[in-house]
Amino acid sequence: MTILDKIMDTKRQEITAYEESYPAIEQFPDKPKLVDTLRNGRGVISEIKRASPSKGAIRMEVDVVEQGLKYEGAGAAAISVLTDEQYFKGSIEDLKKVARAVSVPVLCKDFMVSEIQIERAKAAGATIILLIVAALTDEELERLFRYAESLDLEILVEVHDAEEMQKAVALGAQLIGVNNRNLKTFEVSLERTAELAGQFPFGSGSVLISESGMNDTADAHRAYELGAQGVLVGEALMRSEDPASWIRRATGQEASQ
Ligand SMILES: O=P(O)(O)OC[C@@H](O)[C@@H](O)c1c[nH]c2ccccc12
Repeated sequence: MTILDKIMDTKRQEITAYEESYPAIEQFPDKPKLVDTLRNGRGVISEIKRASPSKGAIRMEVDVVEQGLKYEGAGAAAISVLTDEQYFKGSIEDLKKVARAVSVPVLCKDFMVSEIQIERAKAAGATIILLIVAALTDEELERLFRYAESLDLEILVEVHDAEEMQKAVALGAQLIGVNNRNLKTFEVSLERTAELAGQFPFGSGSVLISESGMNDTADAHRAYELGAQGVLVGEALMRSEDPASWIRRATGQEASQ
């Protein structure tokens, strides 16, 4: 036996011990791609949102697993979980609990500025992350986008105006979300979606999502008519006594009164 053989034998033993002590990467239930779900029809990305800076407390004491299962049972296209602690009173634990319980795509709703957050989202079971164009430099946006792609995550790119829409399209984003809420004034209007749908490359395979300010299912229907294949709904579902019915009425599985 040469010295190299000896060293390699020892190394294999060391590595076996190391592998045993290494924390296992948690396996979560398999989830489809949101872009595929939305290409096949209108969907509701249903959000778990305890509080927000514009509204304060919404439902601080929510049981996130129970809420997530209600969303999934009603046919939600995906579940969005706020993980920002300071302003939205969410947590990565909330996300993990939901990702363990459901088999629909899970969006880590947070303000991403670093690769570490993206890794953390993935390790907690997220299958989608959010990148907000208005919050990032072009270089950061491109870098974080490519990084998330390399981890096989889907990326929802959030835009507020035509220039941001162009950046999202240029990146090759498959999921583009128009936020109807102006982040500076908090003013909400579906007009944002109406305006920016005109800049969206329908037919390219990417899907348009209308985010925020859906007070009732009629707003969701309006967004779909404007060309959105998905709507992202938080507060209305969190305040609803029957969020499952809300989702079914929005997607036409149940008649609206
Ligand atoms: O509660 P609403 O108005 O239905 O909005 C949901 C969602 O669109 C909103 O929470 C949101 C959209 N983009 C964000 C970025 C960060 C935090 C939150 C958001």
